[in-house]
Amino acid sequence: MARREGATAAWDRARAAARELGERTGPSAPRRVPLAEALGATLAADLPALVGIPDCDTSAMDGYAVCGPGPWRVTGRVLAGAAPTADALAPGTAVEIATGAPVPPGTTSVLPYEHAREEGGGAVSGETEPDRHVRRAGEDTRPGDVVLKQGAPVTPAVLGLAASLGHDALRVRRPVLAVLVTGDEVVRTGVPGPGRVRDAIGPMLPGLADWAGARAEPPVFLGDVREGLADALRSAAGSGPDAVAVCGASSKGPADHLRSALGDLGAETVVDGVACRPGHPQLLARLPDGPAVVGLPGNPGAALVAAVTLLAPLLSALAGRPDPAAAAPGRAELSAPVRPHPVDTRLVAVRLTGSAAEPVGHDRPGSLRSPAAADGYAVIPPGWSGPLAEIVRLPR
Ligand SMILES: Nc1nc2c(c(=O)[nH]1)N[C@H]1C(S)=C(S)[C@@H](COP(=O)(O)OP(=O)(O)OC[C@H]3O[C@@H](n4cnc5c(N)ncnc54)[C@H](O)[C@@H]3O)O[C@H]1N2
Ligand code: MOO
Repeated sequence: MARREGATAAWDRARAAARELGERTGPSAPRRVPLAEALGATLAADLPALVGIPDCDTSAMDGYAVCGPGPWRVTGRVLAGAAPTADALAPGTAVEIATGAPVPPGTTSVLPYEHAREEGGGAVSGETEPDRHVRRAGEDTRPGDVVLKQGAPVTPAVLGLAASLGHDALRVRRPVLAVLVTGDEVVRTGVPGPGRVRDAIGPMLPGLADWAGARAEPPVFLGDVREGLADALRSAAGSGPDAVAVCGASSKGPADHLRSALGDLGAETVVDGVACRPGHPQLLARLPDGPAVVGLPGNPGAALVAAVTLLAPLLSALAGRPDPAAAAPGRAELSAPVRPHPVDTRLVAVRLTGSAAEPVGHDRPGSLRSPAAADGYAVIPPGWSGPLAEIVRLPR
């Protein structure tokens, strides 16, 4: 395997290297998808308004569109959905109007029903001021305005906005993550029997991928056979994903074949182990002219740390958006003492309360109990004396 960094990387350097690899090889190819499939993706193009908001002068209230000073003689009624009329209101006249309905030309304000007094003879009066409760054409958005720049995450509000501006589809990026789960002992469903272990990494990856603006494909389950892993990597790469996550097989055991499989395939190593606890066997490589490969250690707690260290920076860079793990607060004071590791950076699961970070406890590489109750990890480098620590976020 061609080596770029070779030796174990410092935790912060590994994280930066994953982001850099994503930026160097990305962003992932844009696709035009219907609005219903775009949630969670990243805009690959600026979003223009195909129509003004509102597209014509409309009423913001149910009441009367009036012209000039009152009282006003009511001459008709306009409901929402009516086509804008060319017939102008004359001074001293009004039409009953519904919220969202086009006001006639000449409208000077809208008088809500609850502010109107019946004057008899089909006339109304009331206090109003020029332009009150009238939404002028394009006052929110003019046709052609760019309302969002490329790189914006597609949220529910973005979908609603895009629809209101006349879009049925959006040009977006959403990197695809292929997933290989190794281990003869790993079972997919039910209560594992003696010596068996239930896959706990596969179920985490769709949510982790979404969080970073990507999409995880359903996992492919493999045994521990070395040739099987190289073949599976080759076939996973052949289906054109932007990255491949391999769960397990990252260490030095008799059945841990990820490094040798990558070597057989001529992969370029970017990060070969990270000086952190848990998660030190994690790795990052790139197949020749192919996707990035992230090796997530088999211990689920270590796999989650590796997902935050390597996978989230890589996928978010491929999506063209910021790393979600780097979201605020950035730093917090630990509310209880934590012992640093002599040489490695510790990632300690914490709950965030106000400006403080409270260690959850129960930190074990094979367990997800502490991160399941946490908002993120406190980053504790060797020699740390606290109480302030960098915080990396977990998806909630
Ligand atoms: N001689 C050494 N042994 C180990 C080292 C080391 O440095 N030298 N590192 C340890 C650390 S740290 C970790 S983490 C693990 C990494 O192991 P692998 O990535 O090779 O994974 P496996 O050996 O296949 O499994 C380890 C452990 O995790 C369980 N596992 C595997 N896959 C899953 C899954 N999808 N869901 C839940 N649990 C899973 C597996 O049954 C093992 O118990 O290596 C240490 N050893
Ligand atoms: O990565 Mo291992 O402890 O660090 O489970």
